[in-house]
Amino acid sequence: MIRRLFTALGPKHDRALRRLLAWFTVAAVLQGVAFVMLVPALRELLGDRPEHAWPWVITLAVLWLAYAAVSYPATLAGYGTGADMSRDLHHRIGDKVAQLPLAWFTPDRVGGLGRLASQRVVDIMGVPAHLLHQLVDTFVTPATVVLAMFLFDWRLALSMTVAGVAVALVYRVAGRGMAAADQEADRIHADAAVRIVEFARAQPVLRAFGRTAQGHAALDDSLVAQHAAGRRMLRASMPGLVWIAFIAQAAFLLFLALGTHLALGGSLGAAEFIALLVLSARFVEPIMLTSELGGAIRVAENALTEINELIDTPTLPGPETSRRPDGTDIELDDVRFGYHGSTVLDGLSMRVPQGRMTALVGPSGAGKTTVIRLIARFFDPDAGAVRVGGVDVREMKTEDLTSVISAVFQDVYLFDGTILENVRIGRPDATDEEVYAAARTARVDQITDRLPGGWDAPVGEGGSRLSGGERQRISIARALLKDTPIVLFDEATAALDAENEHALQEAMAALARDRTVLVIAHRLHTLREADHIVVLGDGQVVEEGVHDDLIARDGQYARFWRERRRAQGWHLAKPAVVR
Ligand SMILES: Nc1ncnc2c1ncn2[C@@H]1O[C@H](COP(=O)(O)OP(=O)(O)OP(=O)(O)O)[C@@H](O)[C@H]1O
Repeated sequence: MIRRLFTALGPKHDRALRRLLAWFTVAAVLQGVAFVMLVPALRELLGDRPEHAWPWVITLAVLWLAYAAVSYPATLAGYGTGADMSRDLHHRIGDKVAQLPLAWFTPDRVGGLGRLASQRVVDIMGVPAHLLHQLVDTFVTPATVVLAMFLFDWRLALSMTVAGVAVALVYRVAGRGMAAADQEADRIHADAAVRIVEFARAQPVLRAFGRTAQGHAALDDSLVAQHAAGRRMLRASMPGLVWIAFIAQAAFLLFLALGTHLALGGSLGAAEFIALLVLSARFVEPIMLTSELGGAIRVAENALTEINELIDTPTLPGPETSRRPDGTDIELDDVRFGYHGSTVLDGLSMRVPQGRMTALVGPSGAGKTTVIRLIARFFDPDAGAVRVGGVDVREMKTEDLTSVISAVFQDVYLFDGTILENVRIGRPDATDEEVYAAARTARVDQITDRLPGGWDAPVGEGGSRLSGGERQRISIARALLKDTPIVLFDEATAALDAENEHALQEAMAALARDRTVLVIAHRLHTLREADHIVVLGDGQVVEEGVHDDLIARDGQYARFWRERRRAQGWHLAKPAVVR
């Protein structure tokens, strides 16, 4: 356990942990020796000349004082090391999260990450703060007692050694089963936590479909699994706990019987007998604690395993030195890609010319969003290449790629801050004037005019106080502020009110000016404005060209256009009917 802790935390905490271990060992030895001093002290006290006990009593007092003097600063140092480790682990988790490929972030893993950064870090922090001290006490104090016992009575010392070995064996065998059950229970608890959050989030949908009474099958299943795992955990741990307690009590009885036998036989004095009983109690007590300690150790070990797994998760490979793109045109060359083995893009080749607006259209599920994700290198293709300015994105460092690309997605995430702070994320070192200018161009001023608090109005968690169109305008403002030569844009599919529709169009036009833009287009206006249109279907390009040519060809794009027009025409015709 201690070795694994050293490896997991890296060489940085090596010295602090070793120092702690040394302090706790010294304290435990002092404690063990102090207990053993009871033997001569009691022997003298109950002997013919009780005043001869004084030197032993004084030695005992000095040992206890020394124990306190070592133990107190060591305990404080333990807390300090725990706090340092927790800070370090948080940094390491944070750094890793920033490098993980976006494919890693499934809802389950994101749920687990919260627990990892909170509960699991606290579990590990407990190792230097409490566990190490207890662990050393549990093993070193009884070992000192046993060794010292050999000085007084080898028979009792031997019986203690046998009891110690028996407990260690039971602990080892029982521990394996418990560790497996613990890990399974942990996984199931984490799943239940994710399901509960999902259940809370899904309330609007569940209520809309009148499913509140029956609840949510996935949550029910995971709660049943949690209950079953709890029972399995109990079944796996009970025999071990009972055996350890049994052996510890049996050992005490054995010492008592052996001591009585020796005392009655005359080979053990009354004073030694009393002292040895005290020592036996001191020997048994930590053994009883081993079972409790075992649980805490396994929790910490599981926590270490989980954190190590996260830290060892492979990130997308990056080059030692980044190649500089020549220009900003984008090319997908015979790209194959699938999620979990199901093919989405099947040999897709397409170009997004520099300084132009290219619109991507196609049926739902055709892989349009996937194309954008591949260009932004959320994932790497299974085969083929994605190039920006002639350079494979895998040959560019992440920061170099993101410095030339901005992405505006439909599901824009806003941080729980003010509107101004959310726009500033586009370029944190921008001046206030630059932030306001970008925000005004994206017509964010219309939103701030309406909201109490203006620019300092809070957007709520995830941007919950703003509409979808408003959130996307803030995202466009971020992209304008970032001012990259390439913009990837997933246009909102949701029907927008007139104000949002108009403002978004203006914002997009500003963003598209002089930039290389790839837009997943849903609006007729965007399609008309596009310099080039690529139609996706069955994981490949089925048609491409300019709007008029594609309409004249009367293929898939022309059908798509007619359907869109019908849908929007209905929308536009409505006021005319009223009139
Ligand atoms: N993270 C994911 N894990 C598994 N499958 C996914 C994931 N993202 C997308 N898919 C699947 O890949 C296919 C292509 O999805 P994609 O979102 O790229 O399509 P799209 O053309 O953008 O669709 P839409 O217009 O409906 O947004 C779909 O079948 C989708 O279910």
